[in-house]
Amino acid sequence: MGSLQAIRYSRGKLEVLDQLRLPHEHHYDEIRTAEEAFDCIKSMRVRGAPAIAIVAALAHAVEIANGACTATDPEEIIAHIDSRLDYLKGSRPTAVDLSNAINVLKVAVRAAQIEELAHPEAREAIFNAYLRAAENILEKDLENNTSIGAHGAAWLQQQYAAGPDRKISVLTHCNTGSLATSGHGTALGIIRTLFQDGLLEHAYCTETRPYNQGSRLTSFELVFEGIPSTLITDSMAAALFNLHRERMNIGAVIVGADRVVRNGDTANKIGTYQLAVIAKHHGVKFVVAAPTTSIDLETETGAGIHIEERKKEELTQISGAVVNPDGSIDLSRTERVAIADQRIDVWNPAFDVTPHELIDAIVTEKGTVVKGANGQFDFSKVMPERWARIVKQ
Ligand SMILES: CSC[C@H]1O[C@H](OP(=O)(O)O)[C@H](O)[C@@H]1O
Repeated sequence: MGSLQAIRYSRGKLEVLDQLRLPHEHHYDEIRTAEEAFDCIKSMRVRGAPAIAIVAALAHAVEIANGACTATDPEEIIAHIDSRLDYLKGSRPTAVDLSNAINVLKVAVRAAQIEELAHPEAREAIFNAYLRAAENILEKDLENNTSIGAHGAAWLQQQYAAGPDRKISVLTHCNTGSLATSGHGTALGIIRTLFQDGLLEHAYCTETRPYNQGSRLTSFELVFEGIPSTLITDSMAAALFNLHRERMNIGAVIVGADRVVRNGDTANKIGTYQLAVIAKHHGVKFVVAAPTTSIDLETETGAGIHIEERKKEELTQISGAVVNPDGSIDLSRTERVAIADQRIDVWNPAFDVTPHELIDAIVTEKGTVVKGANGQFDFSKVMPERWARIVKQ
């Protein structure tokens, strides 16, 4: 098996690794339309804030490359693109990368329209502008993640004066690796870089109930990469931190983000907030890894974040591969089983919001942002243009 790749793309063809079948099966679905992308995202066959945005952008790129838009008038073409993108935006509401990507794509096609308006080639120019912008989102994401890995590892190294004789152990939650992005990952990207630089003692990952992105995906990536690692249930984190000063040497909790708002409040996988609370209690640094595409400066505080609620069966049922009596796993047989009374009422928010007070650093591709003397995060250095626009308003 080569490197883990959630998304395979060449112009006109998009394939997405079905993450619901992992770690048992490595199967790619071809995505030909926005409807197929919507279903793939909604059912979480692809998930992770950056990966969702990339799949949505490229799904419409595939439609365009394969001639699905028959409109000829530039206004109609733009309206068609807008409506396909607006439809895709509804697939998962909390992660901001998707709406940020959609804004970028809309701006790109409008710029082409203005330039080419009176030109006979306007139609092609708009399509090409869309394709270039969508493909750029894919390429940029990998670059961003590599930079996040480098900035995050450097910040932690500095905090702990880490070196080959003084390595750091970390805990992560959910899946933020190659499977959640175009490659390398965000929080898991920092862990990967620490490991590559010889600075990682051990990585702990939580199971991440109810959807088990930690046990199904992160543990798979950690094992795949040969990173020294241990899986715990979400409920074991406090006990692990309790042991950390004496034996575990946990330097940091590193998580990803689905949306970081202007004051630094961060929406991430349910369970993140409780990790931040217990990290603070135990003096463990709490680090958020987020590309600037996951930062939403328009929303002032976490109170403005819409939290996606998901179906009750994610708690009351579970699927997995069948374990044979001899302990081997039958990869050809996956089963869904009930693990609770099916009549029980369920509350299933997919995300929670960690208040900025509990966050020590937000690592972006442009650098690491820490709070100033006023206790506030200031994103002006990493997002100067967007910050200036907001401040002016
Ligand atoms: C770098 S991906 C961020 C992110 O994606 C996760 O959510 P989901 O599996 O529901 O798509 C999670 O909250 C992560 O931290």
